[in-house]
Amino acid sequence: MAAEEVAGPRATDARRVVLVTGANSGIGLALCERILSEDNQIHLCMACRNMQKAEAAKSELQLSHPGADISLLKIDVGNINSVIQAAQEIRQRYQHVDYLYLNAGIMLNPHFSLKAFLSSLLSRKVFTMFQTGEGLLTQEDWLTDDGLQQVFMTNVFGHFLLIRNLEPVLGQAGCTSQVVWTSSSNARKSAFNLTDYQHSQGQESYSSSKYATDLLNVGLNKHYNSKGLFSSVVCPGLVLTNLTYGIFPPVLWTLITPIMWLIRVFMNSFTLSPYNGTEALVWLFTQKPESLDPMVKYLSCTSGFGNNYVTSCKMDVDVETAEIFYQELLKLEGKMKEKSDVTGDHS
Ligand SMILES: NC(=O)C1=CN([C@@H]2O[C@H](COP(=O)(O)OP(=O)(O)OC[C@H]3O[C@@H](n4cnc5c(N)ncnc54)[C@H](OP(=O)(O)O)[C@@H]3O)[C@@H](O)[C@H]2O)C=CC1
Ligand SMILES: CC(C)CCC[C@@H](C)[C@H]1CC[C@H]2C3=C(CC[C@]12C)[C@@]1(C)CCC(=O)[C@@H](C)[C@@H]1CC3
Repeated sequence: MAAEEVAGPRATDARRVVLVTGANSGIGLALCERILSEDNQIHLCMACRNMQKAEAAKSELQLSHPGADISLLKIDVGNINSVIQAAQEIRQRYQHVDYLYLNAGIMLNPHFSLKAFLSSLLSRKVFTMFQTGEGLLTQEDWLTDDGLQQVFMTNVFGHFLLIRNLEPVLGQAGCTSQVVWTSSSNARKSAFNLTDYQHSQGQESYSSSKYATDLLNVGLNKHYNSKGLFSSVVCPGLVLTNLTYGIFPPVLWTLITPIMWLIRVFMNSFTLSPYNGTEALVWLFTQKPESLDPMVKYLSCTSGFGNNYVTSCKMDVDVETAEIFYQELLKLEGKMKEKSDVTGDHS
């Protein structure tokens, strides 16, 4: 491993540590860029699964922020062993992680329903449809090597395991840590089922995983606030990234961009650029975590004139369901640990 990769703030170092998963592209990369502009004294750790892409992203950031203190970390949040190894590496590198942006996420092979789009267009649901994408998309999903649903593992459980394995460096006495999840307004209660929380049965694994994220946020705050760890969820709005290029090819998005600018006059959720989409994530960086409301989602918004701002909306989650789900995740964690102990898989 390169020397610069192991170098990180030590006990005597006052620099705040900011770790971003999925930092090499889209919203994650724009977030890194904006946080460095906000505070060039931080230590930024870009946690990515592909080190070639990570190196390229780091070089890009160092061009715009010469002298920025950036390190790379290899993590595949879709793989249990990779998460455990990455957490171990983080615990060795840092005494304390101040901000943990859980941003890596996937939507597998989305299918767009033109029929549902046209019928919503002519109904009263049109605003909700543009804001949440409700009813327009179905996706595929498959199993990981660990035998879990890929979307659930990547968007939810891998990050949950990361938090659990980072406990010693998160939220110490007099020194809080903030966890920020990139969730979505596409999170929908009706897509989520406590008895099938991995969403192995349906075709809306993305909606389900983002609803699971919102529930988990509530559970984490309940269990960790007293230890100085605070969790928040954000929706960046509709942003054109590799994720949305899986719905339509880039050329088609480019062709409909003027229409989307027009829609933005009525819909503040069409943030469109990764820079705009990170507004709420960057805003959270400047907030006292104790002042945040665990029951709301913070939304990045862009006006018709292109001005960015942050709003919030109450989430459709209840504390009891959040607690049951939290306990289910703890059980699953125990089960996966037991399995790796039995198979002796400690790689
Ligand atoms: N774009 C949008 O409109 C919206 C996006 N979001 C959320 O924003 C987040 C970022 O997505 P976005 O920037 O749009 O899309 P991108 O595809 O551009 O970014 C996703 C990032 O996550 C990384 N990633 C994916 N799977 C893994 C994995 N198993 N381990 C580690 N990293 C992984 C990707 O790495 P790699 O490059 O190697 O694939 C990439 O860096 C996601 O959580 C998404 O759900 C929420 C609302 C709207
Ligand atoms: C604007 C065009 C004329 C038509 C575009 C129709 C749809 C492809 C989009 C309308 C609302 C969009 C949307 C998303 C994807 C693309 C749409 C369905 C998301 C589901 C993407 C991922 C997210 O996390 C959500 C926040 C988006 C919500 C809106």
